Amino acid sequence: MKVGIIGATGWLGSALGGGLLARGMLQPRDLLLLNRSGPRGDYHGHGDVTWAASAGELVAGSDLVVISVRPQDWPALDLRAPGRLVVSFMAGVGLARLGACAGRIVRAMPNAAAEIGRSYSPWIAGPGVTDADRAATRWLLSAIGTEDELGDEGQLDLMTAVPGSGAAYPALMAVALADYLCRNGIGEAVAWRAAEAVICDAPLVLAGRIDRAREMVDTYLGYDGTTAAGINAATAAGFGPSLQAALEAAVMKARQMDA
Ligand SMILES: NC(=O)C1=CN([C@@H]2O[C@H](COP(=O)(O)OP(=O)(O)OC[C@H]3O[C@@H](n4cnc5c(N)ncnc54)[C@H](O)[C@@H]3O)[C@@H](O)[C@H]2O)C=CC1
Ligand SMILES: O=C(O)[C@@H]1CCC=N1
Repeated sequence: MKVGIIGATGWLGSALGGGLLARGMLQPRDLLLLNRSGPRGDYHGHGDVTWAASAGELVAGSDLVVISVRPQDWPALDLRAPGRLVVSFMAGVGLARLGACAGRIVRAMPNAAAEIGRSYSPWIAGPGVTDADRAATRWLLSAIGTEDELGDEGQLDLMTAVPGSGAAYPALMAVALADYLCRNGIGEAVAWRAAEAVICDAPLVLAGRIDRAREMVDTYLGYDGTTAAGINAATAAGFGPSLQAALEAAVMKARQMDA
């Protein structure tokens, strides 16, 4: 299998290329790369990857083409990939528009944790995608984490808003937590350490059992203590609905981008 990545030195493209190489899933020479800034002597510790000079050259040498450019860069790419499996990471560029490249299209929605091999990447197959293509998609996405095939494209917009947002909402929460501590006299370094404890470390107790999150909230409420006071205040202030409004805005944006 020869894999071509367009946008190979961007956030997700680089994570995918790095994951494929680090896991030994591809020989470096079977990885074709295209970016805007040109070939690099070192790509994730390898000098013998193949740099394409154009999208046409990349497609010609690839069995599977990954599109990892920003949605606004898609029209200018003017990709033609007849007969190829094309896996797009782009948010808000639907199967109908992607069909212009004449490939067999899969849309996948990874997230920022791809760079540590922990993305959850739901995906949707377009018309003409074969069982072998589905297996190739699962194989590809295993380089950056886990995946699930979805039933229809509308579900991918929902996933763009939720797992696609990656670390965004936890980062927003970390900023709020650290700001609160700093405003109340805690030094910045300690404030960030405290925020990290809440955002990065404590949630690990839910790893592998996230479906018990509601039970976890109820456990805290059961103490009727400090955290229960906080949860109740957050609920009264619209914590859940404000997060859901954020998700709704992201879904609407994905739909508008594709209109
Ligand atoms: N970063 C994220 O957390 C997520 C990103 N996505 C999607 O993945 C795609 C890539 O996102 P990022 O990696 O974050 O963006 P990025 O901006 O880090 O990388 C995109 C790369 O594509 C390159 N590029 C643009 N036009 C090109 C062209 N014609 N030929 C070759 N290279 C070209 C850019 O120079 C850049 O290095 C986007 O479409 C985004 O919607 C999806 C889910 C999560
Ligand atoms: O914010 C964005 O547009 C990209 C796509 C999904 C997550 N990040």
